[in-house]
Amino acid sequence: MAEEEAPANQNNEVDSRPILDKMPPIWSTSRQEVCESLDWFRSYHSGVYSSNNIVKGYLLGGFPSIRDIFAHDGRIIISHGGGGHESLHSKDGRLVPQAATDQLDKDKSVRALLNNHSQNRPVVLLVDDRFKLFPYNLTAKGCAYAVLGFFCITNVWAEYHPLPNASGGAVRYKFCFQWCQSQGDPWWLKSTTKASGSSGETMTSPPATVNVAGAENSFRKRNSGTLVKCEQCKIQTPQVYQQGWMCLSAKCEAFWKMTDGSCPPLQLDYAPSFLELAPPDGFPQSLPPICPATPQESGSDEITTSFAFTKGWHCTRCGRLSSRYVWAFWECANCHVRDTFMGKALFALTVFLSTKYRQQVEVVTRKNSGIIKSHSATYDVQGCRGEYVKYILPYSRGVIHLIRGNVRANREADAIFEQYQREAGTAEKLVFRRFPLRAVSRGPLLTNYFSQNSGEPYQYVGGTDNTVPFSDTAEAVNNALELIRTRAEAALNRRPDFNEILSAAYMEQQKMAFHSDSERGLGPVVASLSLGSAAHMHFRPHVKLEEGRENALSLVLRHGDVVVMEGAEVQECYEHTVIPFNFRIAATARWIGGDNASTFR
Ligand SMILES: O=C(O)CCC(=O)C(=O)O
Repeated sequence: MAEEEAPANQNNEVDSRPILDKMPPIWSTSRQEVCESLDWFRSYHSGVYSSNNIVKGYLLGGFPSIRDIFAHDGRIIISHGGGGHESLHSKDGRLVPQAATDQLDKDKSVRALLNNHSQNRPVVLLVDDRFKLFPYNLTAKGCAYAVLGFFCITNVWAEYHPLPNASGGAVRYKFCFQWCQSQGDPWWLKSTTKASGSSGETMTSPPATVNVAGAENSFRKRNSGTLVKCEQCKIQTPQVYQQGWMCLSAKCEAFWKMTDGSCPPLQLDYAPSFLELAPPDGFPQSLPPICPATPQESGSDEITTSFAFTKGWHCTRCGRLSSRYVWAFWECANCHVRDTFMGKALFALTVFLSTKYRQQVEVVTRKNSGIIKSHSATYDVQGCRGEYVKYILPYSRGVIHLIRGNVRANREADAIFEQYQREAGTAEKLVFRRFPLRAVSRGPLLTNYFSQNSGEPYQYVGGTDNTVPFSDTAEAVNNALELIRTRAEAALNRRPDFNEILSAAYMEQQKMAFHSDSERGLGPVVASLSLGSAAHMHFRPHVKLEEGRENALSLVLRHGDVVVMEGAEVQECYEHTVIPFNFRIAATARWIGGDNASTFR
């Protein structure tokens, strides 16, 4: 089955399958590595990844459903997928169980799979280490996911599956995938040395969508076995099972009934003629590349912070897919081969002009949020005047100060932005990396952005692994800290104490998700400097307040702005997220005391 409904294997069963004698040509240890590196599969939750109504990738995981098979050494794989499974859904921050429902031919994944079938478009199949039908133990090789290769869907049909839901069962679509032989033999077969992969040629592109109104007629493909016309609906469907023919058209009254009107037995065997391999001439003879191209190959204007540069890469030496987890280069997380591509430092003005921030509403407070905006006031730092505004939170929960930069006051910010880029590029003192944010069931999940911490360890991102003492801190970071102190002092009328500063770097489309700075021992003032592209910063009430999950306050942070969150309750009562419009660097300073404070600064 497609991975979506895979129950976690929590019984730590011993995997007695044989161990592969070589690494898969494309593999990874986490879903994030797959989704960030492989254009054919970018879905974190569903087992079916489609784009423009065409399935690109299909992930086989967990325990097979009844009658799912891996036949002809995996040249034929029958699987059911496409949603409608019993699952847990997130609603208002809570997980709510949802019962299994019928799959319909208009459901997003089923419709896209039907489209691939009718257009004969190849799908990349992947397996995870829990997929019981794959004959090898992937875990022993350190693989959680492996790419099998290109397959075409040679048959699609609907069945009725008994399920423990209110109606006792549900309609499920089955898909018969056949290996595209133009790739050579499957890589997991011991007798061959040929790797699965691309022919390097580009496939001529059929139209992206077709009318799937006639999806019920999807049985007309090759390898249909014996076709039988239903007396009731007049639709021809193949005899899939040896025990006899039954109508496989889900909308027919005779659906899933044998010709004598009885229900088929639970135990069914595939008819041998149905499982015969379809002749190779019916398959695409040239296939598109399966391995991701590096951004260098796709050309560049030296802007190395664009979305293409956030992608992971495929190590041609060991086959591992790795997320881009270091700012300054790509590195294979397995064999540590590196690929470096230096870009040029961007000027703050260039980044600023490349974003459409002017069209954004500057600040929005939700009507019933209880937040009061004070009149703006001016600050004066070393002869440079700027403006600041206070947002006073209800029930004395604290104050959010927005200290605006401006062209004159920003000279230092401009220089710090360029200095950050230079120092991050050399990766000597300033090594921006993406750190595991929290443990998830399928390998580590790295933060969406790059960071380095200085001073006290910051447990939320990387702890001591991500922390350098102030004595080793890059110039850009020291200068950012000084600028934050000076601006915050101007707005607060006192000089705040900071012993920790987290520098975060965002490439295009990267962001920091909703969180609160709930570090143990956190001091009451958290202040951050924005550099480069503008960003949205949204605040929403914490789920425990039961004030709804809508944003209470939305700010547009621009280059040179400093935001100060003042008061411990700001973090207890609100979560915040930062969504940059493009390449941006931020430095956030805090005081971390109590148990978390260490002696090194
Ligand atoms: O301004 C930023 O980019 C994010 C700051 C932030 O939310 C944090 O470091 O916790």
